[in-house]
Amino acid sequence: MSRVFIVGLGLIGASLVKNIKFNQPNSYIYGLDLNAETIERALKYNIIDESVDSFEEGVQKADVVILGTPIHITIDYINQLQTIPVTTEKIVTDVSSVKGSIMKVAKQIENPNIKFIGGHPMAGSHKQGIEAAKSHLFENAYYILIPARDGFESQIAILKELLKNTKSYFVELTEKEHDKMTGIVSHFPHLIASSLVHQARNWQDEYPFLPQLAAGGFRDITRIASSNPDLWQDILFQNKTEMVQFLDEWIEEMDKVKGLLETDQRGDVREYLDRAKIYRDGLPKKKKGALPNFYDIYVDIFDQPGELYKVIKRLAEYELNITNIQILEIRENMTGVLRLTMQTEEEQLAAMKVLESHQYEVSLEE
Ligand SMILES: NC(=O)c1ccc[n+]([C@@H]2O[C@H](COP(=O)([O-])OP(=O)(O)OC[C@H]3O[C@@H](n4cnc5c(N)ncnc54)[C@H](O)[C@@H]3O)[C@@H](O)[C@H]2O)c1
Ligand SMILES: O=C(O)C(=O)C[C@]1(C(=O)O)C=C[C@@H](O)C=C1
Repeated sequence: MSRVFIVGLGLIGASLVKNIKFNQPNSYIYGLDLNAETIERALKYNIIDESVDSFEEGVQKADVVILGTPIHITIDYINQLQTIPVTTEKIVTDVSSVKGSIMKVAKQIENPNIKFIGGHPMAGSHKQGIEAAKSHLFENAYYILIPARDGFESQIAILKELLKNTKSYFVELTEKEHDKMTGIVSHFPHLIASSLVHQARNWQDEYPFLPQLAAGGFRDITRIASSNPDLWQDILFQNKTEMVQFLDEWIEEMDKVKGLLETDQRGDVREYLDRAKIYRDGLPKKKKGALPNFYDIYVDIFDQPGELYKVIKRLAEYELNITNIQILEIRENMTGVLRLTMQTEEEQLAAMKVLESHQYEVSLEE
């Protein structure tokens, strides 16, 4: 039986243990959270089996400890491990978005019974808390692992086995590689998304209609600005050195682009956009959810009562089985996009044909 202790039952911590409990009935989960309501919910929804009263109690009772707390709190807990008498082997892991500061304290752990393996499931959302937790949140995501010392191969294998039903792809990196890469593709974009929102807010006084025009593009690029500010303040400061470097580079690049516009360098601006498009189009496609998204179709729909029903009815008439439906975006009284996931390529193409014959706009790409 795996005895797991989860500290911090928020979006990430609760999603992980939900996955473990759901897929491994043989596991027993102890939980600790600062928020009493969260613990109540975790017990009520069977996400944990038992709550503990202290960090030390949980560490003593479990074989695997998962730290799902905000980064600065996780650092405090790792420091506490130094003073807890641990006499049997414990695998300790975390989920923090920044790894340099975590691994620095983890490497100071002297007790040979504590095998610390830093972890970061590279998936999440702008939501927070146990209510937003999903057991399939990490499906098809990369899950970074960083052992604090050499020689933890067997413990890494145990951890991967425990987490195998997350269906993530495990990859080992150094903390430096991790913080540089996540800095550029996750943390820095967050700063830019927030700055775009501020810019819109600043212009709104002069143009009160502006928010109505903040439609698809603006919403796409700024979704992450709706994330939990406490979490992101923590991330930006934990990865401060990288953020300052990326900001310097970005300001320099924007200055160059500004120069190109001011001096009417149309060809260069076109090339700038072109090179970005080529790189963006070549990025690996995101696969999410319980099924691969290869068999998705995207249908433009109008915001009218019964519209969803009509689409489903058309497909049901041809016995086409939809395995997943998602409304990607809908603006009041306007069109939106529906993502339908079909089980096979034949069904995907057949569904497209059926809906097009009923004058729907359908595409295979978002
Ligand atoms: N949100 C994401 O997209 C995402 C993705 C991957 C990793 N992470 C990492 O996951 C960690 C948690 O983020 P989240 O999004 O789940 O946040 P969250 O706010 O949803 O959850 C944090 C939980 O920790 C609890 N907590 C706070 N202080 C505590 C303490 N002293 N003792 C015990 N519990 C305490 C809170 O009550 C809350 O339930 C962070 O380290 C973050 O970097 C976040
Ligand atoms: O999807 C989102 O909302 C996220 O911000 C998730 C995201 C990311 O940048 O991809 C953010 C931080 C985490 O450390 C890992 C994943």
